[in-house]
Amino acid sequence: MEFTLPPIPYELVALLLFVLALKLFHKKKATKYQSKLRLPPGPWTLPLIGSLHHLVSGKLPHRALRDLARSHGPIMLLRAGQIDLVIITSREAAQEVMRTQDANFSDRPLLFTANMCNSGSDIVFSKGAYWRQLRRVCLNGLLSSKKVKFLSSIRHEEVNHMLKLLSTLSDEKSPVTLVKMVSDVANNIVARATFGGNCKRQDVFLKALKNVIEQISWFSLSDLFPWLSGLEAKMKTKSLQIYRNLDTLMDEIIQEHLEMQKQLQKNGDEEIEYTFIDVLMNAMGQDNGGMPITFDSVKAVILDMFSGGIDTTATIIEWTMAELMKHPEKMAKVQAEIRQAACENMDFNENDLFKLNYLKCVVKESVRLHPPLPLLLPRQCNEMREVLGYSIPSGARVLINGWALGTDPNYWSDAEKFIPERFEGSSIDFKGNNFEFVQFGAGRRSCPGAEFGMAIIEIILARLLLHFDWKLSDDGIKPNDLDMAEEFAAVLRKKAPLSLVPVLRVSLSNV
Ligand code: HEM
Repeated sequence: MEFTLPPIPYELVALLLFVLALKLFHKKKATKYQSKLRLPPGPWTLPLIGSLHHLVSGKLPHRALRDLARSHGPIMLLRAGQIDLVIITSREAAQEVMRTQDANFSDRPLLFTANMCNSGSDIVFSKGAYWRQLRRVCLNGLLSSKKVKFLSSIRHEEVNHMLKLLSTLSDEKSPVTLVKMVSDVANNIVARATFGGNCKRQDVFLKALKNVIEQISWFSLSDLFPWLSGLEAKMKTKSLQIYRNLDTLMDEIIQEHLEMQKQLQKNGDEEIEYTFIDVLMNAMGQDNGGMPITFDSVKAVILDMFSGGIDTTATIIEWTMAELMKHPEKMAKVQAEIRQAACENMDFNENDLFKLNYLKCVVKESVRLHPPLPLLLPRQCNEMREVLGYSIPSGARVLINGWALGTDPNYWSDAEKFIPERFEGSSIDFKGNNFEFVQFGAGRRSCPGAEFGMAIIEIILARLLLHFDWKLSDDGIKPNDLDMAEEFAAVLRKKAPLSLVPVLRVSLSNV
């Protein structure tokens, strides 16, 4: 049998060779380009999981990351599953990311669960023109200094309510779980600012919200391994249903609120209370070139106010009280200051807070040691950038270890000790101008609720310390042995909730 070769298509071969050469050239260029990049150092990695095994040391994430940074440096690159994770642990690097190159690092990665729940339509996860617009509404209408001041009557009433409850416990010498009690106060303050004083279903809403916070884990495996998202979406249907129930409840509450406001306007009522809902509904439809603010945005922002405002404030109050119980001499000093200020004005209220310089130092010191968000909230690098000589890859997630900065012995003497006096006469505040103290973040993504949160924290602490002395519910524990173990949940909370017995000292006759 004769065997003949088919005719060689020379044009096709030439084309294939050309494509191959082009690919080789590009590969060479890419490796040359990559070798030119100076990526930050980091620990060794394993296939698939990357550096994750370094984080399962039994230490809490902020501590494990601080320890790794001590070996690898203040700008460290980890591979978390399929994701590049850059950890910032020095003042200079934090300043680069949050101030000098803020614009490039101001987006947040849209986490899987947030995406499933509200497609990132809230302030925390949104970006671009839409985020700027939401943030403006929030800063001008919801959390401005004027608004915070305006809400002081709500705080006053809710705090008085708590004090009355405490006085009955004081008579019975019964212990109180502090964090639970102050969470309820903070919840009521945010709920009244949001829905107004007449929401009949406030308690039902708060219960449903608690359920969502307890049942939904905001961190997902799909955040590290995006290819798992299809599977995880199927597994998460139950928790999503819990979220949807809350969402439906919010729909109904908002509709009821709007109808009530309409009725009041129709009746010519002059004392209409304008709430967060009203401010947000007025902003609806605004579109500055991004996504317009919709009814879903309104609901998403309302949830930001609750999730941002409750656990953070309650946990700061609990840690502050725990530190004061552990340091009786500081407790005596701060109570003396508050009682002295109250003597000058027996009807002690928020207008007297400016006199409480030492209390402010106590709160700062407590937040320095126990920031509710020790790794702040994640940011994302939009385009490859150099930070202090290292190349940060585009798309990398960036975590700033605020807790490590706040306890770094290079910046703080006796860094791990509770010494409120260090803030006396110091200009360091919560505004994010000092990069060794960024517990509320810094730059354009910094916390918009800092003033509102501090107003709640300061008045609750001042009144608790003014009217009551406090005893540990377990008589057998010496102050110095108080368990200060942390738990890393939605916030960095105290693992064993602080249980104290209130002893009434200063009359509640004006309450
Ligand atoms: C009082 C204790 C609080 C602490 C320690 C705290 C801390 C933080 C931190 C560290 C961030 C991230 C900042 C960054 O990425 O640079 C943040 C963002 C945020 N906080 Fe707070 N926060 C507190 C209270 C509040 C309150 C009371 C609210 C609202 C009622 C609130 C609402 C928010 C929102 C909406 C964001 C996202 C801002 C954005 O992405 O543009 N926070 N907070």
